[in-house]
Amino acid sequence: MIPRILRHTLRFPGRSLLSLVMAVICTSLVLVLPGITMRFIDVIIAQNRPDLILPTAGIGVAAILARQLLFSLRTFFNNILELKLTHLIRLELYSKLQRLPVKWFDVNSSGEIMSRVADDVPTMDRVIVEGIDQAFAAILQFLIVIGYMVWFSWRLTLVVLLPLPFIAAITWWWSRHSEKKWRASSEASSALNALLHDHLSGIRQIKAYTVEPEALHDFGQASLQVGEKHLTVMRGQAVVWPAVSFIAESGIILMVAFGAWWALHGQISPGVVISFLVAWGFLFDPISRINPLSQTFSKGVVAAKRVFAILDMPDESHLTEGLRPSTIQGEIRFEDVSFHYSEDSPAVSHLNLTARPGQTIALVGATGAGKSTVLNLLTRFYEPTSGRILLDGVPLEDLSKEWLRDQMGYVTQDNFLFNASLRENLKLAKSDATDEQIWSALQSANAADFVRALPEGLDTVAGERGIRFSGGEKQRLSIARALLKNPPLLLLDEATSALDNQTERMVQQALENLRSDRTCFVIAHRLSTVQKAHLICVLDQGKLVEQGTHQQLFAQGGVYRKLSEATLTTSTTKEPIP
Ligand SMILES: Nc1ncnc2c1ncn2[C@@H]1O[C@H](COP(=O)(O)OP(=O)(O)OP(=O)(O)O)[C@@H](O)[C@H]1O
Repeated sequence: MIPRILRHTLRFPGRSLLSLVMAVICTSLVLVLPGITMRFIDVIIAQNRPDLILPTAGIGVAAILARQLLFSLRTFFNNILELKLTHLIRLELYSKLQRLPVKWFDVNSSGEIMSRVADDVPTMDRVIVEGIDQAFAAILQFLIVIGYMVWFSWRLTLVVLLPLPFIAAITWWWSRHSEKKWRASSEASSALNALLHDHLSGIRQIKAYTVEPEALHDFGQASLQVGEKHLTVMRGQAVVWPAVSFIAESGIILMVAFGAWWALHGQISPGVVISFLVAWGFLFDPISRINPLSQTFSKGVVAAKRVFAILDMPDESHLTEGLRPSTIQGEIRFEDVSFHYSEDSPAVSHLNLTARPGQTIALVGATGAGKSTVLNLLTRFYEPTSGRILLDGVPLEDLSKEWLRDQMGYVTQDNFLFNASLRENLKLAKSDATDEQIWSALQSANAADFVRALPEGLDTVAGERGIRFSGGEKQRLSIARALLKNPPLLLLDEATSALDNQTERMVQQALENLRSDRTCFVIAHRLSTVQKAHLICVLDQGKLVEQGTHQQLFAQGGVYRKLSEATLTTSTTKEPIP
């Protein structure tokens, strides 16, 4: 995993190399301090050379200054490298999310995905920056100092290195052991994010059902879980790192004891012992960094696995590749189409139906009958389990999904608006639309009057999920958006919410404007829509049980008649059933 993370640095070879070179120079300068200490003791003091004090001290100060200046530059460059990498990987991840099939989002919560994009990417990138800046520098510093020590006394170096195998064994064991704990901690954080996202989206439901105490309790439990999982890691750290420091620091006593013994016997100079004491700090400085570095690496590996798990997902198939016919008539045929969301009973079963160009097909049926699923199959958000759907005689699977969706206007039941201005929301359908075209679409959707009355007009921000607008207003804005796109195929999920008579009439008029001259599939809840449809398809548990015109089906006295008497008559239009 670490090599895969580090490979990302190859995207910025110049910057990564610069970072590496600065780390090498900066690290090499650590030898100046033990070097001049030895010179002070063995040359200046031992040979009584006061003339050398000033130049030696000057060299020392200059080297320390250069090291700190380089360190500051390194920090600056590394932060830029980290920002660039985080930005690039976030973009990749976001672009991947756009290419994943809708069914992937059925099983992955928004809060969890948000935590991967917002938290896991920077956590993973810390491995890259700290990997170069600190881990590499630490290894280099360790080797340079060991080289220096061996040069002056290999025997004393062996004594210094005595605690190392123990430290390496403990560190290796802990880094393996802690990965599982970090993963559990990260998953608990994601679960907390997912819950928070869910609660914020449903804040009105929480207030309406006065379940604030229960929601707070659930949130508290999730938050406790985060704390507990984090604590299991911290508990381990609290034992492991003091143990490592104890072993490492005991080494100093050992080194000074052996150094003093050999100096007394004239085998090494006192300057060498003192210089080893100074160098020891630089040798064990990398070891003291093992703790934060191993935390960064363990967390980074866990985060990287979660990020790569998304990046490695296969793209939605046929998104861009496939046929892109230049003209479209609008005939849609379902040939023995079945679809299962899971192993359970099919959501759509052996559906056969034909919509001729320009026809309006009304889908009616009890809740859960499979109406939205039919639209989801048309948009290819899901693929039929068996059978096929044809557009102008061409199977949908031969067409590019991007092209197909471009031919469609989809007015969903929730009439989703983004938290952006009305102009931006409408321009989703046609990015180059002029204000004149936008107003004309609003006019046809019977939305122009209320938008004109807003103090900020088209610049009014819709609020999260379009909260700033009423159900009827959002519906008309969604219709205006579809009108602006002017697509040859229209999928319309009529909202069931009861609108007042006047709004209902306005929405109906807008819908009629939208439906004219294009093939249209409507999930119909209004009597007026059903009556004007060319064909009504009645679905029951995924099966097409009746089809015909309103008069035919009503006269038949079957499921449709029962349904229309039970549901469609409750429409606020109060139209009589013939
Ligand atoms: N994403 C999904 N994952 C699993 N099952 C689903 C999913 N969406 C719908 N279903 C199931 O498929 C069946 C048909 O659902 P569908 O949404 O098509 O019904 P519908 O007729 O549009 O209902 P409604 O009028 O209530 O919107 C239902 O049993 C539903 O629970």
